[in-house]
Amino acid sequence: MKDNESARVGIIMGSISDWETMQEAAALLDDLGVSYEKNIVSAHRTPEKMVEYARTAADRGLKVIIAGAGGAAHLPGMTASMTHLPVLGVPVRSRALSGMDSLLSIVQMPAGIPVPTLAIGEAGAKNAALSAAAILALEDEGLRDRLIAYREGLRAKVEAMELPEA
Ligand SMILES: Nc1c(C(=O)O)ncn1[C@@H]1O[C@H](COP(=O)(O)O)[C@@H](O)[C@H]1O
Repeated sequence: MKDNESARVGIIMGSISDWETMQEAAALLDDLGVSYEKNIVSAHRTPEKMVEYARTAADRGLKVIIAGAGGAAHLPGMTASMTHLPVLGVPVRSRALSGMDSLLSIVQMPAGIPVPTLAIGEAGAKNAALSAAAILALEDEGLRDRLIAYREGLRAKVEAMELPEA
C-alpha cells in the first residue's frame, strides 16, 4: 500500500486493468489540487488487504474513498461496509457486459450501507473525483473556488462551440 500521509482521497481499484478508467479521477484531483493516494485492492483477490485498507482509512486521514471495479464489483460495497467514510463507486466497463454488470453490482446496495454510484467508465471516474472534491469543498474555500472555476471553464467551452454550416 503506497501511503501518502496527507492524502484526503483514497482511490482504489480491483485491478491494474481498471487504471485506464480510474486515472481520469486521479488526473482531475491533480487539476483541482486535491491530495490522494491510489492503490490496487480487491475484495475477491486480496480480501485481507481490503479489510485493512477500509478499517484504517479514516485514521490515516482519508475523508472520501473512490472505489472502481468491473464485473462482479464487490469492492465498493465491501469497503463501504467497513468504514464510515463516504465511498463513491465507479463501475468499470467490462468486456462481457459493457459495464452493466459492474453498475448493477455496485448500485444495488441494501438499505443501510450506501455506495453513491457514478456512471460507467471514464465519465463516472471524472464525476467521482468532482463529487469527492465537492464533499471536501464544504470545509475548504479554496477548493470551492477551484470547483466553481472548473464549471466556468465548462460553460465557456460550450459557449464557444459553433456548429458547421449545413
Ligand atoms: N470487481 C473486482 C474485484 C472486487 O470487486 O473485489 N476485484 C477485481 N475485480 C475486477 O475484475 C476485473 C478484471 O480484472 P483483471 O483485468 O485483473 O482480470 C477488473 O475490472 C477488476 O475491477
